[in-house]
Amino acid sequence: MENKPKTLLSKLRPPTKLISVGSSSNILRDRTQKNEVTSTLSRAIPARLAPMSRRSKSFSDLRTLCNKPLSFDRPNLRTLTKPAVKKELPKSITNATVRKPIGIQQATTSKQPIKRAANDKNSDEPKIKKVSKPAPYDYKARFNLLNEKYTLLIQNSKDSKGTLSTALTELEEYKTKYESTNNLAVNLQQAKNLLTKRAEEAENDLKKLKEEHEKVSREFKTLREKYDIIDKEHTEIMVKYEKEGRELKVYKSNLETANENICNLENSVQTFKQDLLASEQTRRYLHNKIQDLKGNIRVFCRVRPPKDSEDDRMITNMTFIDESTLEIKKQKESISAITGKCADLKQEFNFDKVFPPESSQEEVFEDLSQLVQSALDGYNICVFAYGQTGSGKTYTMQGVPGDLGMIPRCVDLLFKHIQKLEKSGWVYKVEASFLEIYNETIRDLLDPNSKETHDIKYNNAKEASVTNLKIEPINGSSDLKALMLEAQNNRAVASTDYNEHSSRSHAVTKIYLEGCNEEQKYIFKASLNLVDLAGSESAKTSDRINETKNINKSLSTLGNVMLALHNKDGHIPYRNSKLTYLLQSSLGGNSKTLMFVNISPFEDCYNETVNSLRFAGKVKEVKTGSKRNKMKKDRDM
Ligand SMILES: Nc1ncnc2c1ncn2[C@@H]1O[C@H](COP(=O)(O)OP(=O)(O)OP(=O)(O)O)[C@@H](O)[C@H]1O
Repeated sequence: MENKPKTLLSKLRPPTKLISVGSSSNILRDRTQKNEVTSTLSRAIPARLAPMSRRSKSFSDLRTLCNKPLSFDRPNLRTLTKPAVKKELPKSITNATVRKPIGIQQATTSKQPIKRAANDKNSDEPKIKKVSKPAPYDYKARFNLLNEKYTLLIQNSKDSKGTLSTALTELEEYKTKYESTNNLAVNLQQAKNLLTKRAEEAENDLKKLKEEHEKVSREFKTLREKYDIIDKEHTEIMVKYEKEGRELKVYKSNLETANENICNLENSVQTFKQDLLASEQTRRYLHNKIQDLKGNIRVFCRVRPPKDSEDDRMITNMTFIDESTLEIKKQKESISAITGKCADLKQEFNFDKVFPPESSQEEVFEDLSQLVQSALDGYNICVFAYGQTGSGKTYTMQGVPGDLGMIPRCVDLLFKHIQKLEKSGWVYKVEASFLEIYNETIRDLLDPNSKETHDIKYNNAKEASVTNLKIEPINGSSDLKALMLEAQNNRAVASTDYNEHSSRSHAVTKIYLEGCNEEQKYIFKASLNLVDLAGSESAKTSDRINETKNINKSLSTLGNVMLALHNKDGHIPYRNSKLTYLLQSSLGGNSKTLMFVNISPFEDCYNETVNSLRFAGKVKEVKTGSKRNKMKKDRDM
């Protein structure tokens, strides 16, 4: 038991140089050291443990603790020798010290603490009773004294042992506390590390969050700016929308009014349409009445002007008495027996119209144009030019570039009328064919090299048709003009005495019309025959006798047909020539015919001119009762 404190103390402190005092020096040294150790421990350990015991266990306190170094101060050995430490010692130890024997105090090398203790009136240590020193010879006294001292020392030793035992117990407790504290410190360190790590992670997270926040803030700022712009635009749009809404209301109101107006107008249009239909029928009726009054076969006489190259030819004396009367004169060679003077041979001819040499194509077409309207009203029309070679037939019918003749003008007017009529519900189908009759043979001018034969046929409806003939659809006047040019180029021509390129065949341009008005339930078919006849000169004036015979045959047949029509004969000799047979439906009752009699102005053509005028005069006398082609529905005619 006595050795144990020594072992513990030796572990706690390094050996120090001790002062030896007589036989009790070891005891004294042990006690001093124990006091010092106890004092140091009582200072050090409670100082560390006390805060822990009373501190809260909150996280912040733990953190604070963790941040303090967790090591015990080793006792400063030098301070152990200082008596001042006594103030902090536990009471038991202090009490033990109070009973120090005077001898021991005197035995220490340092007298100062002893003096101070003795002189310090405030010290808690009990004052040792001062004993008078026995005389050297008084061995008994001295022995008693020593014996007292010894007893005191024994007593002190016992006290010290108890004190030491208590101190050791306390030390063990402190040690246990130290170890638990140390474990706690380790745990706290671990907790600290963990928390530090978490704190770092949290800091990183915070940093990231800050960056994210900044980024989001920037984006938010951008979005905010955009939002402001959009909001502004939205406001503007809303203002505009409201404005447009108000306008829309006005428009709607206007629209309703307009719809009402449209309804009214539609009703009006319907009424107008009916009126138009009625007036159209009236117009048609009146138009055709006028045409009928003018005559279903009309004859226009046209005198061509001499050309510059024909200056040397004598001009026949012609007088245009009025717009329909022509007087032609020729000096008679015979001298009157009575008067002895030359007598003029005068002949007067009356036609529907007479066109002097200076008449333009436009003037000539003016009257013809009314027949185009008749064709669109469902009548068959036949226009042909009759006259000797070089009298101006082709010029009148076809014209020359820049001065269009009757055929192209008819075509232009036809499509002009069609365009107008289409607006009132009419739909027209237009087709065309071009043929020539040369030496009583039909040739297709759109297919001149065809080996097919072309015969004239009539169907039950008495409509003429030519076999193997090309009939081309026409969508506009340009289509028809192009085909007409092609046909003109294919037409047989031969030079004669009278004209460099005299036509020796009858050229027939036929335009087929089919009109349909679904609304009015009308449908009809009509045709427009435009014929440029071959020259009508007599055989004796032509080198091509056979050709002339055939030409004259057909022309004389034409005359005979006209005469038969004029005489209202039971038999009309249509079949005597291809020409009359082909034109049968256009020369008879159900047609309107216009004949141009073209005459040359020259004296040397006088006889042919008179023949032509006589022939035309006969035709003029023919009256036909024309009828419009049958319509599927016809209200007034
Ligand atoms: N009204 C006119 N104005 C000016 N020139 C005309 C007129 N009529 C005819 N001519 C000219 O007279 C000439 C003969 O006319 P055109 O060829 O038309 O006669 P034609 O009767 O058709 O002859 P053919 O029977 O040979 O065909 C042509 O050069 C033509 O240009």
